[in-house]
Amino acid sequence: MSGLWVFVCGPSGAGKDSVMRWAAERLHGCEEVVFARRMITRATHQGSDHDPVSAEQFAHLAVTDGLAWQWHAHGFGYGIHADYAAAVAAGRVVVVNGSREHVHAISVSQRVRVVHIEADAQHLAQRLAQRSRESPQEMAHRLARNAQIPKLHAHCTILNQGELADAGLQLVDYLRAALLLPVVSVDRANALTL
Ligand SMILES: Nc1ncnc2c1ncn2[C@@H]1O[C@H](COP(=O)(O)OP(=O)(O)O)[C@@H](O)[C@H]1O
Ligand SMILES: O=P(O)(O)OC[C@H]1O[C@H](OP(=O)(O)OP(=O)(O)O)[C@H](O)[C@@H]1O
Repeated sequence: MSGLWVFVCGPSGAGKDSVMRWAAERLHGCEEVVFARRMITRATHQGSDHDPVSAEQFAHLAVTDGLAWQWHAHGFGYGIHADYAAAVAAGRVVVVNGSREHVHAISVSQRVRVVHIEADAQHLAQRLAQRSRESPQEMAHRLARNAQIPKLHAHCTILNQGELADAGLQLVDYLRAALLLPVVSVDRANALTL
């Protein structure tokens, strides 16, 4: 069986990190599903569990085939270590907190799936304020970015406006289905033709 990349995308504050964390806890011990850590050229903050790297380290990784995926957003570089590509080649499902812009730019293949986490504008604004990770200007920039990004064609769309467990369980169900049927699982309302 060939593995899959699953990019979990959506606007800032939709709950990508939270839903992924919930799913990772529920799938603890399931070796076929791997939740990728991100390398980001920014310092660590409460509420964002990533590996901080300098711009020089990021550039070095990029030119030495050290990154399976990379993109830039919000003034930072984001990278997924090349080791995860070996996990996909070995048949695992590797889940990435991804970028809508990056997913638009890559060629979505049989090995790539897109999960869209959504919430309405009011929830997004409330959650960014409650998270207190960004300055008011950075929050405004993140909210404004949503209007500039074309509609995302996703294999699975999860509305995260109720209990976190409801959204988390939908991601777990999707990942379990992806493990069994890697080529199916296309949501009807937002189907992507492969
Ligand atoms: N279903 C939910 N109910 C209540 N709060 C939530 C829910 N999902 C996420 N949050 C909160 O919203 C904020 C943003 O979530 P986060 O996972 O950081 O979003 P993203 O990674 O998409 O930017 C966090 O403070 C998180 O605790
Ligand atoms: O192209 P976009 O879909 O807008 O995504 C841009 C970046 O923002 C998110 O990261 P980050 O953790 O910095 O932000 P977030 O938690 O506020 O979404 C996401 O994981 C991407 O890396």
